[in-house]
Amino acid sequence: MADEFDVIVIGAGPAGENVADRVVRGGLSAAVVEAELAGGECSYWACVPSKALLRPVELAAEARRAPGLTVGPVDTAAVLARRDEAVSRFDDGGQVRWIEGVPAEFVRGRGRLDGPGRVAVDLPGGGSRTLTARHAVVLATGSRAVVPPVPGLAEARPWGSREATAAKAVPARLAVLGGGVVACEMAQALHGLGARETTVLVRGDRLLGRMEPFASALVADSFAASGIGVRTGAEAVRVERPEPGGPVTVHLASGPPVEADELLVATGRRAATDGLGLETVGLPGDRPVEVDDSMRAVGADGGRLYAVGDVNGRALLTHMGKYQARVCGDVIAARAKGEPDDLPALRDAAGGYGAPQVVFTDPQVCSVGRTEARARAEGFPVRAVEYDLGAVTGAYLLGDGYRGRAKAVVDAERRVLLGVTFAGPGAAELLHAATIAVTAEVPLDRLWHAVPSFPTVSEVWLRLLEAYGL
Ligand SMILES: Cc1cc2nc3c(=O)[nH]c(=O)nc-3n(C[C@H](O)[C@H](O)[C@H](O)COP(=O)(O)OP(=O)(O)OC[C@H]3O[C@@H](n4cnc5c(N)ncnc54)[C@H](O)[C@@H]3O)c2cc1C
Ligand SMILES: NC(=O)c1ccc[n+]([C@@H]2O[C@H](COP(=O)([O-])OP(=O)(O)OC[C@H]3O[C@@H](n4cnc5c(N)ncnc54)[C@H](O)[C@@H]3O)[C@@H](O)[C@H]2O)c1
Repeated sequence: MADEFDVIVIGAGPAGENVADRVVRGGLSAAVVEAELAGGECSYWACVPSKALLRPVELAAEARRAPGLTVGPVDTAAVLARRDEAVSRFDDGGQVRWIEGVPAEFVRGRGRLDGPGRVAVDLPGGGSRTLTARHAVVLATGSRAVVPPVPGLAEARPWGSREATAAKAVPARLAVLGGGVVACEMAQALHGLGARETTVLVRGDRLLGRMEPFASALVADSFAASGIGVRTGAEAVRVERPEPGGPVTVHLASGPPVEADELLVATGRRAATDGLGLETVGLPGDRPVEVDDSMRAVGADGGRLYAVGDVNGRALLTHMGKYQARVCGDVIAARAKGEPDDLPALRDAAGGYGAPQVVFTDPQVCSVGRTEARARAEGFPVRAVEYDLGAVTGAYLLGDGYRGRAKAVVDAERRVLLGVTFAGPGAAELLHAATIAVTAEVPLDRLWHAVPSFPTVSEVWLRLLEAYGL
């Protein structure tokens, strides 16, 4: 088996797979090294299972808002079975075949850098193999959940996102540590699937602290209405679990402790750089791999190291990792062939605008670009307008008591959008129009002529522009 390739990719998550695809399209050969399952975190323990669990819960909430429909309880066993199908029962045969069809060589094993252009792979059955890259090594190793150093927490063996998304049964009493995206999505999914007492422990003063405050408030209202408890300013100081797998108690800096049957820790992620041999190319191993806009690692010996996806810390989102992968694969191919490597498509421009993101709670929270606070902090001449989504006819028709809100953050001098946030049931599909408007910097006076159809929720675009004064 040849051990020399044009490009070696470590990690076969969504980012790594797409790098291999692009470099091969560009005429190069590639090997992809994967320690666990081809498809990565996203396919088995993150995006795919979490959305499979959330969808019936969301749909039931939507159906309950539609007059004339009677909705029974969600069949948890059926939802868990569908989730198992969605993750291919942890069989990555389909993904491996996809990689081999690229065609790229799939190498099962744990890869680590062994100096510039060299990757040592520890093979599953023992032994190792050393691969060499003629043009580039790409790190696409993703991220790992962080467990904060709260006394007793690690010993209590709490759930992380992997255990929550792969749950075989739903705990009756669930405590969730963290108030970010994983905490909100999984609290709502597991509550909707049968956790009768769900408490989210938020260290800060609101859920989804990086989103516009009105979005946090709408999610908090929805949680309250469905019986999910939220405690803000909740700093965990000690965790006790006398019996493995038994009840767990979270003691807080103030207020009564919370007892639950399971504790989910969702307090963020860190780049998966452990044991990756970054020191062999002159880079620190204790932080995300810093890259330039062509995804090339800054300061790596030899200048042939790249990093895409969660491991570079730019945007911990599958679609952004895949975008970076397209940039990276194409730039590597261009450099290998001595072609111009500075064309617009060969740089990450999207990240600079502020990545689009959908939080799949009910209501969904969708944002792109900058929040008002961030735009002001960055010194833009900001004017922001908001509109009640529930007052749009298209939203009203979706069901009784539809609640939502939209906000546009405008650069008042250039009259272009700096950011847009929608919070409302079913708002996810509104986001791409906003992404186009923000990324293309469409002037408001031009947007005025993009007429939304009646009666769709998109009519909120017209209302936002009117609120701005058009
Ligand atoms: C619960 C949850 C839900 C999420 N939902 C969404 C969502 O709805 N939408 C969204 O956009 N994002 C979502 N995310 C984020 C998304 O999962 C990540 O941004 C995405 O998986 C990153 O892709 P990646 O390819 O960089 O890394 P990963 O998907 O983590 O893949 C990295 C791969 O590298 C392998 N690897 C690591 N080290 C080595 C090594 N030394 N040798 C060989 N292989 C190695 C790993 O086994 C893994 O297969 C979610 C995250 C979580 C935790
Ligand atoms: N739908 C989606 O797009 C989606 C879904 C899930 C995850 N993700 C991605 O995965 C990444 C990880 O998600 P996450 O929710 O784990 O991280 P996050 O950064 O979104 O949220 C972490 C939360 O934990 C809190 N926290 C941090 N340290 C703490 C501590 N010691 N004690 C108590 N609370 C603490 C933070 O204040 C924050 O509320 C995110 O960056 C997100 O982009 C995306």
